[in-house]
Amino acid sequence: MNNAHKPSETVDRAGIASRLDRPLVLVGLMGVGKTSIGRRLAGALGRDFVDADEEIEKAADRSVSEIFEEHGEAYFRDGERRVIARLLEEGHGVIATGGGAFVDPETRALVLEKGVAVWLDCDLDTLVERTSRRNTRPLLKTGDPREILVNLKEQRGPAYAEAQIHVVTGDGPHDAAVNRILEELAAWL
Ligand SMILES: Nc1ncnc2c1ncn2[C@@H]1O[C@H](COP(=O)(O)OP(=O)(O)O)[C@@H](O)[C@H]1O
Ligand SMILES: O=C(O)C1=C[C@@H](OP(=O)(O)O)[C@@H](O)[C@H](O)C1
Ligand SMILES: [Mg+2]
Repeated sequence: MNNAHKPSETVDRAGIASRLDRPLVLVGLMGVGKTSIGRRLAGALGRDFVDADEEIEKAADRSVSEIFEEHGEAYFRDGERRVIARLLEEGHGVIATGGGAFVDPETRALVLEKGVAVWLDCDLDTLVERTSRRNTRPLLKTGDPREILVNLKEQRGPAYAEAQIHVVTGDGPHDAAVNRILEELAAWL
């Protein structure tokens, strides 16, 4: 039997959770899995999970796409900065950010001060495939999604590289990504 993707027995999850005194904040490009992996990572650590985009949508009573359409990106980033500041204060276990949040210098500084930033990274083909499944990302509607993702990867790379932890997740199942993050965290703590 292939055990490669079973939850890792070698990582002491309770030990990691007890040593973590700040929220884990997932950053990285659209489609890398911040939202879906973040939820599972929180479960693995027995902590709560919150998604910044969902919180922005609740606060604005509008979808991310509607906010971009009605007010533009700069307005969205202002709201995103405020929401992430609040989430960091509330002290959640795992916070998934939207892909552009950590590129904003103020948001990045706050996250680095009050949380532990985890940069999730994977190959471009995987990002293109995953983001093509749902039409909810306004930045990918303005042209060829692959080209846009190539450019964003290049532009945002230096900001993401400031994260305390870097995890390359690959295109395997979610559990494999959670295990990789837990291993990197255990090494970092
Ligand atoms: N191994 C995996 N890691 C991350 N996402 C995956 C994986 N396999 C499938 N997906 C899917 O890819 C899509 C994009 O993931 P999502 O969590 O929304 O990314 P992000 O929040 O970083 O934009 C989701 O539908 C998710 O379920
Ligand atoms: O990369 C970006 O600038 C964005 C990423 C999206 O979140 P995900 O990374 O969760 O898709 C969402 O915040 C918005 O569409 C803008
Ligand atoms: Mg997301």
